[in-house]
Amino acid sequence: MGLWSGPEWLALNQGRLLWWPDAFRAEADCWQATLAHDIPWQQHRLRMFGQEVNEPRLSCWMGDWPYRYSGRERRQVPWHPLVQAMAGRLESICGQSFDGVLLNCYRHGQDSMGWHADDEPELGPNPMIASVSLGQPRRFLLRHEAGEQRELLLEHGSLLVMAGEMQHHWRHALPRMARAEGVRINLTFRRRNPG
Ligand SMILES: O=C(O)CCC(=O)C(=O)O
Ligand SMILES: [Fe+2]
Repeated sequence: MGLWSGPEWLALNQGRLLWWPDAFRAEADCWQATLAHDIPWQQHRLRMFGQEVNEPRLSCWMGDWPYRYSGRERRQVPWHPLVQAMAGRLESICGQSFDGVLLNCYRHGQDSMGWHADDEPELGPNPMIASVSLGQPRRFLLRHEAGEQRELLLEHGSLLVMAGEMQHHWRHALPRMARAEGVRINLTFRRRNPG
């Protein structure tokens, strides 16, 4: 990476990504410490092969509306002032407001998120999803339905925005990473029924 590491739009086949590795470098330590301490992290259960198992991460849904995914409804917790301020920063970068955020805490390299698209109907046809990463750098994988793959390393203080038709044609995942020892916090900001 050169001296300049500002925001960069990456054109994908049927989607676009805003990739800004340094977006919140200056704030990242403080944000991570505050969120690790203040967020009411919850262990949710997941149905897999007919059995209930713990999700391999902790999470919290925050914002203005209850979120339904994987057949369950999650009641929102009220906005934390820091997360609300982050939403305001993202609005000025992305040109769109956000009214909900899924926070995930990956406690170590064995925590992960499987392949999925953020394609719930409440998010509208072409949702913009703004993802802020704090703490342990982790690999983020993208896979197009025709087989093309991309990989990014989501570092401390980075911003990744998924936009355009991406959620129809691409899936994404955060795989386990054996050598990752630290905690990672990720926030994906969303908006219900964008106009
Ligand atoms: O942890 C990440 O970077 C991905 C999170 C994600 O895909 C989601 O919350 O839908
Ligand atoms: Fe996602």
